[in-house]
Amino acid sequence: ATPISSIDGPVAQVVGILGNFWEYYHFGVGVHEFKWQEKYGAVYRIKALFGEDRLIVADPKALQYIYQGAGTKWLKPELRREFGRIFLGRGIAWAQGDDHKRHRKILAPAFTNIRTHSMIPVFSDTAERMCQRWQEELGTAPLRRIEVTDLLLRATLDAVGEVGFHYKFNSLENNDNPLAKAYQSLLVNSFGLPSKGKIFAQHALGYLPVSIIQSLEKLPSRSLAGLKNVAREGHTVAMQLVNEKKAAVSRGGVDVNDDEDFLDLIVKANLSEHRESQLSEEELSAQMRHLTVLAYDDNSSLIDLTYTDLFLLDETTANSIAFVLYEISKHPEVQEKIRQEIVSLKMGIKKLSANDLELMTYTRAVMKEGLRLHPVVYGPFLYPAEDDVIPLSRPIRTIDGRMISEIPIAKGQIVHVSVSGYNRLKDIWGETAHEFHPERWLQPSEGCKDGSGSPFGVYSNLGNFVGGAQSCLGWRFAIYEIQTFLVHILSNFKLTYPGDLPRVIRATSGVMAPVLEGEEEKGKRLVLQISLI
Ligand code: HEM
Repeated sequence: ATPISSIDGPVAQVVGILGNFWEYYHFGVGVHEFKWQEKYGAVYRIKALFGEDRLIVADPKALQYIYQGAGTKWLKPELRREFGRIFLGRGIAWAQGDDHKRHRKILAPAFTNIRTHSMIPVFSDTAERMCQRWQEELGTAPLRRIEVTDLLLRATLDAVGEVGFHYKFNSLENNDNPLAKAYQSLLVNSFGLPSKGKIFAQHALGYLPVSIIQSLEKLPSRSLAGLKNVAREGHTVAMQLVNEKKAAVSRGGVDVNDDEDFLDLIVKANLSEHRESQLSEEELSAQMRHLTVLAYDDNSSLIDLTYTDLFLLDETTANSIAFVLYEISKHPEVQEKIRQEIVSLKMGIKKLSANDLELMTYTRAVMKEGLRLHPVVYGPFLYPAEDDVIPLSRPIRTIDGRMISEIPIAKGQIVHVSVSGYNRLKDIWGETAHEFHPERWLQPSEGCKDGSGSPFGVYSNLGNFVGGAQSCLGWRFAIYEIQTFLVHILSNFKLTYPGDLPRVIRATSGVMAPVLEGEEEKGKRLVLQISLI
């Protein structure tokens, strides 16, 4: 395959080695990207560091094709894998090729078989505990402005610990659990908009051989020490739980009909595999850590090592909830309609079930619309192991004027998957693609489509959880959790986005995070005005 230099794209705004990465990463997700998409279509070329060409792809057929081959024909860049390894160990986020298949074969059934009826009460309980904390902040005042992202993150960590392996982090109540503490020390790190130096430091590492990255890992760095501390504490807890669970399973002590957690299911699946395809204890521990961590980024020094799309779980769910809350805080009428659905629940929210959640069609539509506008995993990137040809659903015009409907691509060429762009493609979502219209999911129309017909996305044609061989295994989990939180929050509080506050910018952290315009240095924040119903 030939290089992609004939694909059209924007000229870099700043002269120098950063190329278009300055515009892409500094201004927030979508700020330049959406203009580029408008001008060049769903596939275009940008300049990375040192003048390197990168392809940005939002075309649905192309994305479906790439993710079908993810893990085998399309691979994660090494730097991304290395960070996954330092933080989480050799789990599924790190695995590639046959290893990835082996991990996924054992993990996937656990995600399908986990009983939703045991999951929803945990989400409900966690959401109520969080609402309790909001009420304490409100005190006797009729209304108050509160920062919501910190408690959301603690809540999602607590929920994944309990559903995943019956482990109580109690981080909402802030106890002294060493693992929760280690996480929290990471989580307080702020996520501003990256400076030129930081963009350079993060991405320049990608040009180094893995052996050098591995030796950098040994350097004394404050941020890296924090990461390793979480890894150490996580490993201790994980190994302890894996061993207890294995002993219980081999004694036959885990009741199949009882509320099995992920770990029960994974350990059982593993014991029933042939020896050679079983996961080792080390690998099991890594899966658990994958279940608990999520992305992490930091404004300081070497972790600058943390790559822009090293991501995991709690942060993705917590930030997704934050963005949905942000949208509805600007739409009181939407909150009212959700409350009408809550009021009509037969058993009330105390006994919320998966079935109830599925029947709340309006609330679901609101959640989907919030997710569509704000996909927190906005731009993962991969490269083909061999020369390949990417098919397109709509032809593009090359610089020399040819119309092409497939793009030959050389092995090793990095492609950025534009989830943020895909979720707003006018071909799929209509002219209102950039606007918040929950109704599109209930009564789609030409100008306000619901994505049906697109071949991409495991959930409702959204790009958020991608698709294919490396799609998010936790999407059902995440959807139930996000919706349960919405239901509990809105049955307790009215939310308003204060008119005098700055706009929310979507910072290009590991996982996209809200920051306030002009106050980026304060890091991840979403301030909402709350009052009791
Ligand atoms: C809103 C929340 C979430 C979002 C947006 C999200 C998104 C994603 C995306 C985009 C990927 C694929 C990344 C890539 O290939 O580059 C992924 C993978 C994965 N996710 Fe999620 N995720 C979320 C929550 C969760 C939760 C709660 C869990 C577990 C309980 C989970 C478990 C996984 C696993 C195990 C993988 C690896 C799959 C593989 O490599 O085969 N995710 N997620």
